[in-house]
Amino acid sequence: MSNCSSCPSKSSCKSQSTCNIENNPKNNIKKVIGVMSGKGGVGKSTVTALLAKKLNKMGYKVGILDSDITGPSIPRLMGVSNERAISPNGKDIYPVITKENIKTMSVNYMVDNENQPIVWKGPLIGNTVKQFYRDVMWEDLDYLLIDMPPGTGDVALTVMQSIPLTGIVMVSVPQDMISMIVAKAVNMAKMLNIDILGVVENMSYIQCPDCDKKIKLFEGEETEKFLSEMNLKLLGELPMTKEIINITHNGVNEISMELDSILTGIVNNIK
Ligand SMILES: Nc1ncnc2c1ncn2[C@@H]1O[C@H](COP(=O)(O)OP(=O)(O)OP(=O)(O)O)[C@@H](O)[C@H]1O
Repeated sequence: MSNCSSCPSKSSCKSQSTCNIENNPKNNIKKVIGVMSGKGGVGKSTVTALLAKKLNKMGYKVGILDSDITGPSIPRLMGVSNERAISPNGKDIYPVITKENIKTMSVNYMVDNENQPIVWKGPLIGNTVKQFYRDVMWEDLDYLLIDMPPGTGDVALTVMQSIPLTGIVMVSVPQDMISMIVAKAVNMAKMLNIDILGVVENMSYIQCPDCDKKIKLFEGEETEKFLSEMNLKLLGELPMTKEIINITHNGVNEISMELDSILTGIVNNIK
């Protein structure tokens, strides 16, 4: 049962009436941000990884909980896919810490090899997600980012109902921005009374390597209208670039000034 009076996220939590997770007195997590998308493959995990790296560079203590149990990508994106989580007493689970000092937890740290599928039914997956919040030794964190599974299914519901979220960052690609795919996810968060901090438009444009011109592949004129109708803030637009792939897949540390300033804008909007 939840015990809101001892919950470290109490002051910013909007889900006290539905939260059903035990608090771990060893953890002190100031803000918990869910990163969500209406469908798969739009860059939700990539955005989670970039935000974690940016917040970490700004001096915050950051963790990432990979709640995408059947399609975990955080270990690879954070360059720690060969690591395994340990639990010396069989209860407390120690997260895998990246070279930048970001704490991460993913189901892939618990399988013999990362190609092994997780063939579990919904309730077991839901319990694992809760366990990752409750039993992982996150200790003191300024931000815990939760990489949510795509869409509005069972596990997304478990995250939203069980974990005291400060808010949600929605990730979309431009061509879905004004579609029911984003609207469904937004409306789910609203139904559950969870703040939507805003939307990151990923793969918003490509940049010509020769002339630096920004090329928008999708010219959706309705985006602004949709965002204002849904009462959503545009947190920032990320380009589709090799740089982002190099940072997230190859662990490259250098971030161009341009990408850094986009990430600063996003992070300043959600802090
Ligand atoms: N801005 C970007 N520029 C270039 N490639 C990108 C960008 N964003 C994401 N990608 C690539 O697109 C692919 C999908 O990204 P990612 O795994 O982050 O999506 P996702 O929404 O988390 O997917 P899933 O459905 O597995 O949860 C990855 O190969 C990633 O490197």
